[in-house]
Amino acid sequence: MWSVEEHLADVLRAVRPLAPLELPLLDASGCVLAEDVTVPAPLPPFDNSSMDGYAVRTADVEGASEEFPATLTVIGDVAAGAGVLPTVGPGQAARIMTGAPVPPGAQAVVPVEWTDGGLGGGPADAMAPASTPHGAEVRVHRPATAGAHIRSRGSDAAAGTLALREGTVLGPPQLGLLAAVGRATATVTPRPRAVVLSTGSELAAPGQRLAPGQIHDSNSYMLTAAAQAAGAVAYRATAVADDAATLRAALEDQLARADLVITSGGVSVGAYDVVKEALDLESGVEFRRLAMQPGKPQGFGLIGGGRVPLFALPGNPVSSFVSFELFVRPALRAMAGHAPGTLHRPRVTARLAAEAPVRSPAGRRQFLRGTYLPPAPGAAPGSVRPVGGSGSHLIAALAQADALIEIPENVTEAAPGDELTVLLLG
Ligand SMILES: Nc1nc2c(c(=O)[nH]1)N[C@H]1C(S)=C(S)[C@@H](COP(=O)(O)OP(=O)(O)OC[C@H]3O[C@@H](n4cnc5c(N)ncnc54)[C@H](O)[C@@H]3O)O[C@H]1N2
Ligand code: MOO
Repeated sequence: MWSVEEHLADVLRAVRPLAPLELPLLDASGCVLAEDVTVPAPLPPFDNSSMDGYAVRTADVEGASEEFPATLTVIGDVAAGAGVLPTVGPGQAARIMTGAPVPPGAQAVVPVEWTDGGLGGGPADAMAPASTPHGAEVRVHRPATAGAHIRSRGSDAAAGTLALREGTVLGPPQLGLLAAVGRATATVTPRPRAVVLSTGSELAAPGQRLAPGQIHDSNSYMLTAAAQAAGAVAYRATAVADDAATLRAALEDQLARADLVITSGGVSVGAYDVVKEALDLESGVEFRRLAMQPGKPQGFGLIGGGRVPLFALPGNPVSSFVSFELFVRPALRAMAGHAPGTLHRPRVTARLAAEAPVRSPAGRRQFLRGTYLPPAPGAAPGSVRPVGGSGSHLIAALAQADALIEIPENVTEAAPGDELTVLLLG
């Protein structure tokens, strides 16, 4: 039997990040950047106001107060987007809006609240709309130092500096920055395309009435959603019956759109274990028994001319889900260019919250399903409560769980209060 670590190491040795692709920004959302992006031009590109107010010369407002305001002649408005700017001379001010370029001659901006807004009354609380007739004078109630309320050119990012390093995951702020520096596209490691294919002659599609002996195909939905959640572009193929030729033909078809293939079922030792029958070492797939429960039988290999990674997961729903989490998810993330330290689910230590001891088979690492309760602030560790038993068919309990409780190979019984490692499914 192979250990979980040995199998995972073999999987991660076999997969590679996909070739970089230049994508429109929103298509690159969530992807890993495959280039260093430098700032092409200063950000912001020009000195601009951070307040709605008046662009002034500092000498003109020196010593200004509400009692002894500085009275300035208003020479015009500067709105955001203005290309032609008035020059502010001595004794003059220009109304200026947030984001508007600072006009030549002005050294500071005084917010409208520090003035009478040009209306001749007390302190204004807002700027009069452009359409409102107002006096050609403004009384400024406070002094301003040079540069006050001005966001200078390049103060966010200087031209030539590194905006984003290769390997950065493009979340919303990073996409915002790319757009801000004028990039319409980014070169990223694309999302892997994963094809999910259930096998089993007992399977009926959800929505279909079950004939005797049939069950609904739940794995392909669960695994397709899991692949999507792991960052893949996931396709669910129609389930195939237990017939090796049909499966081989289906795989052949699917390879055209797959960077990775996931099958479920047919990997055990039964007489109709079709995946095992259809794929052999010659096809590139090796079948193994792992020292874990659930998820003991596993197939993995690189198939076809494109050497596409194929995961042949066991058919029991919990087995296929746990196998996905432990092996497929890290592989998908590695193919998407994520760094080695970020491929896995977070692991925490938690105390077992259970009424009775929990048993585990000797020599197999058990992954029980559980619900995790984080510790109170300052306290540690949190606790984890098993949901359902150890049966690999228990999908109803799996649907309650948010964590996998790891019981090591050499532990056959975990007592309430024992500290165990827990994978947070997030
Ligand atoms: N004699 C032995 N029998 C079994 C062994 C063993 O070592 N010796 N291992 C058991 C373990 S552990 C597992 S896990 C399963 C793996 O079996 P397969 O991968 O061959 O899967 P199937 O036989 O096709 O199905 C198993 C189980 O899961 C249900 N299933 C399958 N596909 C789906 C699907 N898409 N959606 C929902 N449920 C599905 C299927 O009906 C079976 O009940 O083998 C054990 N047997
Ligand atoms: O290993 Mo199977 O995956 O226990 O149910």
